[in-house]
Amino acid sequence: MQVANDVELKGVYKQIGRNVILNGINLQVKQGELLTLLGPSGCGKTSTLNTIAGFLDIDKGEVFIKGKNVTNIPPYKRGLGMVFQTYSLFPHMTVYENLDFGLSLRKVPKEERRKRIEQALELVKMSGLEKRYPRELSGGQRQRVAIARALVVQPMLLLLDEPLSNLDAKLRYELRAEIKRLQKEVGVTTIFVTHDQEEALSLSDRIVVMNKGTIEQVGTPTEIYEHPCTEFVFQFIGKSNQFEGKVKTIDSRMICVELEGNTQIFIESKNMMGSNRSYSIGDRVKLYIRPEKLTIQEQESEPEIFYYNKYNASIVQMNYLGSAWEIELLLFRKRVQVLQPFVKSDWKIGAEVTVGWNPSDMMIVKK
Ligand SMILES: Nc1ncnc2c1ncn2[C@@H]1O[C@H](COP(=O)(O)OP(=O)(O)OP(=O)(O)O)[C@@H](O)[C@H]1O
Repeated sequence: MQVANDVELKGVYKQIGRNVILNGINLQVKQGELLTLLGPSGCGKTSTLNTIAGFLDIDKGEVFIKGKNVTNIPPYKRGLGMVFQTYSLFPHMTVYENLDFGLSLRKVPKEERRKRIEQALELVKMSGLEKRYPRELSGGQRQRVAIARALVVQPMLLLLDEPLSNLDAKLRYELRAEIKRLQKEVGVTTIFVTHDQEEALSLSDRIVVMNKGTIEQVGTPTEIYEHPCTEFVFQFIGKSNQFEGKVKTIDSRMICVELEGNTQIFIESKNMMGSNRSYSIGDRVKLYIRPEKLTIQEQESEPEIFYYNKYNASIVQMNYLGSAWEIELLLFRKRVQVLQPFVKSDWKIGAEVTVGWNPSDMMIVKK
């Protein structure tokens, strides 16, 4: 069954002065999904959200909400709930009055309003605090109320612009899990802006990675992390080690790349990134691999795990991170990061080890 799109952006273009801030954005948001817009500062996340909300006047393109062209419809007629980074509650109103505001504007009958406010506060675990003023609430509590206020009007879409960025790490983590839970409970199509990759990976049904006013990739968190389409996505979404070399052989399954010093590395051919994917022998390429995809073994000591890529290296640094060890190796005369869940007693700085990885875990892009 095909899921309907709740939002569709077609060829959205916006220029302010000489700065092109949205450069041909095409995007579909499915009914009921939680979609995040992820990317570095200034890439156009907020501008995309504001285009959907109707706060940004676009130069070209169209915006559809629930199949209706809303490009020229003002924000207050688009049926949206919004939560911003800074607490946007009315300071002179109590929690109850903050939630009641939008309902009374919509002329919802009084009894119905009371019921909906109670339900919304229960949903965000704020029951009992109706009479408090925003100044009497913690940052996390204020954002809960802001979310309840956005939801109480039963919006067609919920738009959240970095709602957790002013909170401390622990609170961010807690509220993130709650947003995920309540979004599924309510089922409202949600668009969430963040520049935090971990937040995007843990929250989203799908992630849109943006760069310089364009969309680099749209995919599920695992697609984005495991199969990035471009070098930008690979580097933005996690840690990476990089090597450079020349294509030595190539077939439909495997590419062999030769590094300086005649070292050969194998990469699966399907792991090509970037727009130019026609490779020839002699092409200069960059190779990428994430630290957790590398495995350290002691030299000649334990039963072999079969890897196509297996090399001698030496340990130059060991950092304990609590949940894992970050080990730096000297490999092909470069410092390379490896993330291991444990260390063996004879892994010490200066120790010689073997490091291996699977060709399916390495990505390749043309230089
Ligand atoms: N009113 C404006 N006038 C001029 N330039 C603007 C205006 N609004 C946004 N921009 C520019 O448009 C680009 C995109 O801004 P936008 O706020 O959409 O980015 P963002 O990805 O949300 O960034 P951040 O994570 O820092 O909020 C930036 O280069 C920004 O400087």
